[in-house]
Amino acid sequence: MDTSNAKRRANPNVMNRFRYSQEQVIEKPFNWKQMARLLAYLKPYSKKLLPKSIIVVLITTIIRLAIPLIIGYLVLEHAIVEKNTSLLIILISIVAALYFISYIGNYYRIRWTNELGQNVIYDLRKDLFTHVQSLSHNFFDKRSAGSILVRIMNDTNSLQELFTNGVINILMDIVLLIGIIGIMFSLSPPLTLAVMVILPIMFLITTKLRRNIRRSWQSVRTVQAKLNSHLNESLQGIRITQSFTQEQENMAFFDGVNTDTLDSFNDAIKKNAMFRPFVEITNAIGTVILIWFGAHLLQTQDITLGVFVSFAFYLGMFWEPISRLGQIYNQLLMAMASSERIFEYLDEQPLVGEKEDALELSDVKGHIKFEDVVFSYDEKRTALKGINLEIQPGETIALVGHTGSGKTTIANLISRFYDATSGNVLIDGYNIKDITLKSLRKNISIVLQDTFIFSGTIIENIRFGRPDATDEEVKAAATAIGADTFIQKLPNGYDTEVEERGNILSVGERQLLSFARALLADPKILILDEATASIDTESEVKIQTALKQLLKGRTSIIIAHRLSTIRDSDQIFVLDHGNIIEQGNHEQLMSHHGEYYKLVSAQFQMLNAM
Ligand SMILES: Nc1ncnc2c1ncn2[C@@H]1O[C@H](COP(=O)(O)OP(=O)(O)OP(=O)(O)O)[C@@H](O)[C@H]1O
Repeated sequence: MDTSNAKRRANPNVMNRFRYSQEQVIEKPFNWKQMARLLAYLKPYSKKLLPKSIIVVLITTIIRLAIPLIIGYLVLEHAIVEKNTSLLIILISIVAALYFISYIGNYYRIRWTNELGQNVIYDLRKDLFTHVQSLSHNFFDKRSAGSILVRIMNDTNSLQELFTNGVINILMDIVLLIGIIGIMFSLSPPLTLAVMVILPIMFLITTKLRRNIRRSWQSVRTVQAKLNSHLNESLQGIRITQSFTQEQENMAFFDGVNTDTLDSFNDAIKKNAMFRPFVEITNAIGTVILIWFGAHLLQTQDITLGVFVSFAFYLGMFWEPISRLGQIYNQLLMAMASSERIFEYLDEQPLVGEKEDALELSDVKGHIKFEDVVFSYDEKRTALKGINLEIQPGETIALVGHTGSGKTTIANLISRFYDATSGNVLIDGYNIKDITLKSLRKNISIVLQDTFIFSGTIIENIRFGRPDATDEEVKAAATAIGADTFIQKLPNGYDTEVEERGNILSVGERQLLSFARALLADPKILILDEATASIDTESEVKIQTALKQLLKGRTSIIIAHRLSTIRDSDQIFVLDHGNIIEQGNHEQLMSHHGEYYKLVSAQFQMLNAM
């Protein structure tokens, strides 16, 4: 597709719709406290994997340091100059043995350090997911699924390199560097000083170059995160995009971000490519100094040929740790940004907490009471303005009222997805803040309007209500609800795979599944957000029958839209802007000729008009 054309045709008003919050923190200064917290993830491995890796790194590094000395000094100076064949054979055997040990050591170094890195990332990702899962609804209200996903995956991945190679390489490179400088100095201090003249220049230039390279890679990540967010949103909203024929705009935006990704990638590659030749040039300058000054020292007999050869070996090795340490420093700075974002999530406390001495709710009767409950999601608006209501065990109540009047909010507070700003919510006389969240929620089932179907089979989806239920129990629940008939007709019956969201099922079928799920869970309290979608009469009858089965013997709170449900309820609460304005059963409220009467009349008129 031609990008320029796509861009030209795209409507700028629509293009402005695509706004993705800048999630990427570009650069963070080095922070010891944060680093210590990050390194604490190595602790579980401090007894076995970490010391094993360190030992093997030290062994291979020491061998690397020893070989040039043996070759240059002992072989050349002694064995060859003194024509000592047996010493030569011994030295060759030693070098061969050392190379062999080094080869084995390197194999284990790579294996163990990678194992260490992967384990740390596994732990970090697990911690992060477990913690995010424990957070309250308000956390998810403020963030998109895409941005949470990016933190759990991308940010932990960007720490992977640090833990896999970085931490261990720092040790190796420092030992290597100190070793090389120490040996070079002991071999010839003047020659060491001479070749090191270029070190400060190299350091200055590489630092600047590296900073540039780092920034380029960071902008690659930023555009990639934007691309991910857009892709995620596009796929989730594909049906709406197609129905409003917005593919063109979507494509143009995608193309724009895709082009940005390509450009920033090319830019980073270009800068990266400059780095290696630069290191090679400095290396070459060092070698020129070595040859020129070394030859001079050889002539004046200040050094021997053996020293000269060993020196050449060490100089070749010298740039490697320097260049790698710079790279690790970059990794550290990037890790700072990622770990800050990870710790920000880990430090987030669930707004709905549990008391240390919280009670286990057992043998629930299902008595619910709201005492002067006030609640706001944010400072600006109050969703509930002093709600008082009481539901007796086994009663079915309906919450009715215009959209946004606070019906779902009442349901949210019963399950303690949020805590009341003031006032109390009591279950069986206990303030729900004094009960463990697990025992509270185990006794409550929620059937939402928009039923969530997980990817997996039908049977697994129903079993979600009670994971230890047998196949027979699952099927019995589905049969009782009347879902069995349609399930049997599916290609593989109960074992039919449904993809995430259950797109292959109709709205009514999805609802029957969620009823079966709730029936299997067998809660004492049931909260039902009735679907408003118009369902044909036959399905409506099926759902009503299923509903009767589901409500039997439980306290039920129904956010009701269907007249039939409302009429059969023991009590009806009419809400308006966060207040209960009417309360009673159907007959009482109808004779009252108030808001409820108007609502029902309007629904009748609508049904008649259809
Ligand atoms: N997560 C949230 N964050 C901030 N405000 C919210 C949130 N959820 C709901 N609200 C606001 O709280 C008020 C009550 O919403 P609630 O969902 O309880 O209404 P409702 O009666 O269930 O409406 P509907 O029948 O449309 O589902 C509304 O003004 C809504 O905008």
